[in-house]
Parts: sequence; C-alpha cells; structure tokens
Amino acid sequence: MTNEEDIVWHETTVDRVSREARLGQRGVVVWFTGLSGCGKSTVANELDRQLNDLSHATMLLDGDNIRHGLCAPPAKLEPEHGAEFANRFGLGFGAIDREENIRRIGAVGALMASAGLITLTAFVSPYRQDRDRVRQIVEASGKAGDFIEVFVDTPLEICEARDPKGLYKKARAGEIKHFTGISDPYEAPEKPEIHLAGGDDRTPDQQAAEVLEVLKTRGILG
Ligand SMILES: Nc1ncnc2c1ncn2[C@@H]1O[C@H](COP(=O)(O)OS(=O)(=O)O)[C@@H](OP(=O)(O)O)[C@H]1O
Ligand SMILES: Nc1ncnc2c1ncn2[C@@H]1O[C@H](COP(=O)(O)OP(=O)(O)O)[C@@H](O)[C@H]1O
Repeated sequence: MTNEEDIVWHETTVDRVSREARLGQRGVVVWFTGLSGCGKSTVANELDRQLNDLSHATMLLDGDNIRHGLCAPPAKLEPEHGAEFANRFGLGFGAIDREENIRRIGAVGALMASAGLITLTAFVSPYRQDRDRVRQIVEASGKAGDFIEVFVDTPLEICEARDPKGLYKKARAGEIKHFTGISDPYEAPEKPEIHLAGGDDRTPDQQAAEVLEVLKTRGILG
C-alpha cells in the first residue's frame, strides 16, 4: 500500500497570486446546488455568459456533462475498461457515489480556482457534508471566501412540473431509484452565501445578475 507520507507536494514557480494578477480577478468556486430542474445549469450558464461578456476567465462544470467523462457511470466505462474497473470507479446516485462525485468535482474546482478562474459548478450535491468538504478543500488551497454557495431554491412542485428530461415522471413510476426530492433526500444549505428564490417570475438572466452583483461586491471581479 502507498503511504500518505510518500506522496510529497511539489511547489510550482508560477503561483496563484501571479496568475490572478495577470487575469485581474480572484479565482473562486461558485457552487450552484438544488433539486433537479431548479435552474442550476440555466442560471450558471447565463452567469458564465455575463462574465465572459465582461472579459473574465471562467469555466463551467455541469453535472450532466461531467457524468459523461470524469464521473461516468459504470455502464459507460465497462465496454472499454471491463466490469471490475467499471464497478470500482463508475459512479451512480447512491449516497457514497454522490460523495465521490462531489469530492472529484471539488478537487477539480479547487485546481481551477488556483489557476485564477472563476469556476462555476452546477451539481445537485444534495448532502451538506459533501458540500462543506468542498468548501474546506477550496478554502484550504486559497483563502476564506473562495467558495461561494448558491442555493437555487425552487420548490419541488415547480421542478416536477417543469420536468424537462422526464426524470420526475420516471422517478414517480419507480423507474429511477434514489431520485433527489422523490426517493432520496436533499439537505438544503443552512447559510448559503447566495439564496436564489426560484419559481417566481424572475428570468434566469435576472437571477444570474443577482449572483454577478455579489461577485462584484466581494471584489472577485478585480
Ligand atoms: N437519481 C437521480 N437523482 C438526481 N439526479 C439524477 C438522478 N438520476 C439521473 N439524474 C440526472 O443527473 C443529474 C444530477 O447529477 P449530479 O452529478 O449533479 O448529481 S449529484 O450532485 O451527484 O447528486 C441531474 O441533472 P439536473 O437535472 O441538471 O440536476 C439529472 O438529470
Ligand atoms: N428563472 C427561470 N424561470 C423559468 N424557467 C426556468 C428558470 N430557470 C430555469 N428554468 C427552466 O427550468 C428547467 C430546468 O432548468 P435547468 O437549468 O436544466 O435545471 P437544473 O440544472 O437545476 O436541473 C429548464 O427548462 C429551464 O429552461
């Protein structure tokens, strides 16, 4: 077995401070969380567009996309890598799989933030402990305030009525197990940096603008 002390951190010459200075912004992770269909992807995507219009360097990590590669399910890995590998590293939606999904995204998000990028993530991330661990990782590799949790608080009834992918219908029919809000828990953030009320008349660009204002106020945009 590899001992932890045998893996040693290597300091790099180009540091975070110089990367951030060149980009004229602070590297942060803006973490959108909420039920499936609450608007995470839409609002994060709109915020990404608004930031790019202002010439900021960003990256958007979206749950649906990441589960095609970095956090692919076993069925996707098996043809290329075999069953043992697929079952060991492929991720589904049980609590431990979600924990590993969020751990991997947290590690990637922390790296991107240390490259100076305004990193936007859109994951259901239903467990408070998993999100809090990401906060610790991001802040440990940077500083307090580098993790900004955005709770997209759209009532379940509205998410279910939207059901853009037909997943709620399948979950109600028992065709999808562990479906957040139906047969699996969602632990709402207790003190998110930003609490976006969803399901009112506000458009995604208005919701994104609200997040942008907070980023400006916190001095993240330089
Ligand atoms: N069981 C179950 N529960 C919740 N969501 C499910 C499930 N099965 C598939 N999907 C689809 O996968 C998307 C959520 O993936 P995430 O990586 O964000 O989930 S998690 O953070 O690990 O909980 C989620 O995407 P969004 O609808 O964009 O939230 C769903 O489309
Ligand atoms: N502010 C909003 N007002 C009305 N509809 C919205 C709003 N935000 C998102 N939607 C719609 O809700 C649906 C789910 O949004 P999506 O961003 O895919 O959610 P999530 O990523 O949380 O699953 C989409 O059809 C989207 O167009």
